Amino acid sequence: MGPPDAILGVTEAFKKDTNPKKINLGAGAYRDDNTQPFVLPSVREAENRVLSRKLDKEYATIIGIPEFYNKAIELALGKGSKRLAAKHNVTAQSISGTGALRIGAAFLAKFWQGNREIYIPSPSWGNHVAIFEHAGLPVNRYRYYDKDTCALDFSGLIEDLKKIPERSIVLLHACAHNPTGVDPTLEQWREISALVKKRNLYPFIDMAYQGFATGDIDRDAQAVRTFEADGHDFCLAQSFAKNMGLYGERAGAFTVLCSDEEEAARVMSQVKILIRGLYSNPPVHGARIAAEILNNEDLRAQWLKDVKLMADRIIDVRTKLKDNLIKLGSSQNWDHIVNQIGMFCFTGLKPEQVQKLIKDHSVYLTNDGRVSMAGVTSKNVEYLAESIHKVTK
Ligand SMILES: Cc1ncc(COP(=O)(O)O)c(CNOCC(=O)O)c1O
Repeated sequence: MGPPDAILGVTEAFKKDTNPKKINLGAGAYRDDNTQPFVLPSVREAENRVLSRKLDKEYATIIGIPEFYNKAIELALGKGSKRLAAKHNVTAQSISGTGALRIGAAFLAKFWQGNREIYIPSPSWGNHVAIFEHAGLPVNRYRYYDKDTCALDFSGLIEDLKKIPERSIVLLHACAHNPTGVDPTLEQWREISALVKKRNLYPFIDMAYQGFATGDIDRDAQAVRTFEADGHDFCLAQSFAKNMGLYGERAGAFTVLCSDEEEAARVMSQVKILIRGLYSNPPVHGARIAAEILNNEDLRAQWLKDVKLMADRIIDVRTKLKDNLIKLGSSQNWDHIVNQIGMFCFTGLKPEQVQKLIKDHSVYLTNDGRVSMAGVTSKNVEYLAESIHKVTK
């Protein structure tokens, strides 16, 4: 019998709890202030327009729906991208962000001529290891998080990037790092980019939260655009699960940014062969909804409002949680709750404190102390603060 998934297992345990005050801070899916899933108004409207066209259900191409994947990569790199204009990108629709990472893992496992290891941050999204190891790419780590400050271990990160073998693959979270919520500043991204270049490392950028971190689509893409501006070739995984709330529709995109159009043609031919052997072609409905939004100014404008509303609610409950802990007289430093960004807060709670929160207070979170801030609302934030205070004082 295999172990339950560390993240999804939390929700299973939460569902069994009968305490009316229970709080689910496990799964990384947005919830509104009534802890309900949120279908963005722009998504509802886009879906209505798609359905009104009574489209057929034929297969998409191996690389998906062009109106979707062409707009997805433009969202990431920006309309003014020189590399896009030069057609250096190989972009395919993927089965959400996980699927994009998996195509990239298969591609690099088969064709990467450099050091055949991928270095991911410590900690990283729980599923990264399985995705790359299933593809036959050994996974190693670089330092990322300083548990004493609950912030970036920038010197450790730089030291490790200086040490790992040249031409290794390096996985970078573009924004809203999962599980820590800790992102490099733009200045630090510039230093990372320069060092990656100097050490001949190959970036694989995972952008699962564009717009969801700060509420600003362009600001959240600054790391990706810095790497493009610095002339890197790289792989990019995009997810529209969070920023469009298309979780179960599985809309994402995978890109290889190549050195020229000729290389892009060869890479595209191999990406198609890999996708064909993995799942043939992607689901159409979610991509049609996302394409409707990305290709129509009115829906795009509504979407930018919707994604900012989600980001702002998360930022608001971060402030409320910290303020309540201070009001309770907590002697701990809780600045990281508001300094971290995106869906998650890495609280610094120890496993024994997490277990007490679950058992004594029916507050559910992963054992590493990661809190999905989307589970925090204006109604449960006081109870949550009291519970955290009780297990940390
Ligand atoms: C960094 C990162 N990359 C990629 C993905 C892939 O997401 P998807 O395949 O749904 O697009 C995710 C989704 N995380 O899921 C929520 C959680 O950790 O509880 C992610 O966080």
